[in-house]
Amino acid sequence: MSELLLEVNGLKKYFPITGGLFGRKQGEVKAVDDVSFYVKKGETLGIVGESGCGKSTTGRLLMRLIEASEGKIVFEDKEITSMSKSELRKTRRDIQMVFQDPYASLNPRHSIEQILEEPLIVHGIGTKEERKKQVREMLEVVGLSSYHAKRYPHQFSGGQRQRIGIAKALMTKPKLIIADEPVSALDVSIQAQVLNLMKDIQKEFQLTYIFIAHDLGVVRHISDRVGVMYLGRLIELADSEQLYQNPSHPYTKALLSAVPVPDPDLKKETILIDGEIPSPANPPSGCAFHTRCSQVMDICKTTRPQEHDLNGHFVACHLYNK
Ligand SMILES: Nc1ncnc2c1ncn2[C@@H]1O[C@H](COP(=O)(O)OP(=O)(O)OP(=O)(O)O)[C@@H](O)[C@H]1O
Repeated sequence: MSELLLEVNGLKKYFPITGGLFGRKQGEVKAVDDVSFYVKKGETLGIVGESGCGKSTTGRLLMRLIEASEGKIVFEDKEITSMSKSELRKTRRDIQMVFQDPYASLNPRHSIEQILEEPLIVHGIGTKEERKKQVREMLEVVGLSSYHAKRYPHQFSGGQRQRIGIAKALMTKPKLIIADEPVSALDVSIQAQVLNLMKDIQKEFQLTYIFIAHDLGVVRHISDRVGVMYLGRLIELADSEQLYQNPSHPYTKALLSAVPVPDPDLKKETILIDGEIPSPANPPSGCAFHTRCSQVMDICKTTRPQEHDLNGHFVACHLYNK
């Protein structure tokens, strides 16, 4: 976990504000303002912050979907910011993005098979036979069976569509995945399933993640280190537990204090979901939401495990009752 995969130095993106009769430039939005950080191979770096603080712009800059105003992005010793288009195309095989709304990357007129095959065609990977085989295998990896291959995006639930979005990102066997709010649009129980899937495939495919989200509980669950953005600046970056337990920046403190904590007078019960009983000896590592038990409570009351394809993970661990 010590080798560097990505280094970002002095990254800036200023968008012009135009207006008036002739659309003249009237000012600029400092969407990303002098941001520097690094990402080590195999780790998950979370990026959090309120809406409009520059998280998504940072993600898009790293992929060079938009051009930086200033700064340097180096991926595996290659400078992305100064690459030619053909070099960039090659590098994009190693860096993929997962979006909040999978529709952003799933063509509604294409079958799942066509959608998953497309990145392989773009990068000239495999014969037709090999590509079809890879598509079927990848559907299994993300917990969908290969008979889904002939169906279309609208025929899937939100959670299934996000699994397809993840499968598409994985097709080229990337090294880095930039996940921009990948679970924000999903129900809490489905969020846990998708997060667990992302954790499982991280080991299997030796992936490095940049995980962008506004939900602090979700980011804590998945990240090794977390960076906090505010008004385009990265104001604090630390190991996940250190940041959550001992934040140093006043803004981070304020952000964390806004996260609801369970009422200490509530009586705690352990609940069993899908065969595993959490205990101090068997801590709830598979539970994405034990930091937000008040929300989990509703799911626990209504979720019957056999109705969900949980792949051996439980979605929640404690039920609180007065
Ligand atoms: N194409 C653009 N033109 C002008 N301003 C933009 C553009 N894209 C983003 N911005 C502005 O840059 C700032 C940062 O936007 P960004 O989408 O990165 O924020 P964010 O933290 O991802 O927010 P959210 O969580 O709501 O997605 C915002 O003020 C936004 O209005």
